[in-house]
Amino acid sequence: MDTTQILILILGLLAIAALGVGLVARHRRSTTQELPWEKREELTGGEELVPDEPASSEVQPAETPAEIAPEEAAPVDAAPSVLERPEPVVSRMERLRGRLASGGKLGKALLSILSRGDLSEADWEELEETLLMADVGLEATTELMDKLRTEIKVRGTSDPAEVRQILREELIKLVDPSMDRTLNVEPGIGDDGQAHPATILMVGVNGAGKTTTVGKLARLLVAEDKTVLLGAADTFRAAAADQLATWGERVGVEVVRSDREGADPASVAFDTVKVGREKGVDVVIVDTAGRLQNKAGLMDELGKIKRVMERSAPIREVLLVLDATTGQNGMRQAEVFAEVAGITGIVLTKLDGTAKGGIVISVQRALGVPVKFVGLGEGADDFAPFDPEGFVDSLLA
Ligand SMILES: Nc1nc2c(ncn2[C@@H]2O[C@H](COP(=O)(O)OP(=O)(O)OP(=O)(O)O)[C@@H](O)[C@H]2O)c(=O)[nH]1
Repeated sequence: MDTTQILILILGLLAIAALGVGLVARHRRSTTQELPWEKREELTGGEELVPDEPASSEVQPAETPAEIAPEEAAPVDAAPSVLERPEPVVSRMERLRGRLASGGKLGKALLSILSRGDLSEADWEELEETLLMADVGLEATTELMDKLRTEIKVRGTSDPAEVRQILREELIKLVDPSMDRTLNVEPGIGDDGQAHPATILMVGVNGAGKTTTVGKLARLLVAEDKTVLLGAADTFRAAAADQLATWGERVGVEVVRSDREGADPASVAFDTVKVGREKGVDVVIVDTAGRLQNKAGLMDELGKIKRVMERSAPIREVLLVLDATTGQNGMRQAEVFAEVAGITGIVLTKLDGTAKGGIVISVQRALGVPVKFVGLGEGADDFAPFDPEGFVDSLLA
């Protein structure tokens, strides 16, 4: 064999080998295309394979529940495909009871002192300190101590069940179940004979959880079959309007807002009530910035908002949103707001994160208005009407 023949033979062998490899590869490819994806992965060692056809991106649009999607409540901002159904009020009150009063820490501390029997002055001082630490306030603490001293002496008891009963009765008196805690959301009839929505103005310092509370309150009202419109009059903080829009979208509630950052909050508040009237909603809730720059400035801002809102419909509620964890500092802010805004109720937020449940008692006493709602967590429905007896029972749980 000469060199040329050897060369031809080698080339021939190489060609046969290449044909063989090609056939095996083709066979492997056709096998993987017929296999389920997990089998293909085994075969390819996890190497990504391009499916023959693109995966179907079709998502069945879920039915919008008719009972929570009033026709007129198509949100101005993009509507989500599915509306949430907020939790009914009764069920949330039961669910959240355990979060009130931080698992009864205060109650346990009080009961352990009172059950010692034949209490010394040092015991009474310890009791006083415990109450003050829990933000019950000096006046209410003194009053409670006097009542307990008398009752325990008169009944001559240290029996834990009896002591608990005495403490329960006295605490309930302090929280005052006689205060009217209903939210006035009755629509009214204007001078022109037309129905107008009940309007609620939310006030409080930034960071108290005001915007979150507006969203949560809207959900609570939707759960009660009310139609709601929100007004983003916190034009100072641009994100507040977006935050409100997100809350609203989830439950089919529209938000009136200004396109311009720093716009006049009173003009947004006015528009909100006007739109609410035109749309015939039951309740309008207006969020405000509540910058506590100084008392006069705050008075000007809130005074103007109130005046323009009342041109279209009387304000039914002015709710002060207060962070329960801020102690005495929060109380001072509350007093300023109460003075300038004429509040009708208090919403205590973040009551889940504090053992200082005594603020319920002190803030009501200081401002003379009831705690109407409490925020008990970050969840959208972690918000409920305040129930004095349930609160005291949680304290003593
Ligand atoms: N644990 C708990 N967190 C809450 C509660 N209410 C509000 N928050 C949280 O507090 C934070 C502040 O709430 P926002 O509503 O955003 O308050 P902000 O925007 O700082 O200020 P304003 O809306 O102006 O009051 C958020 O992370 C909320 O989730 C509550 O009741 N419990």
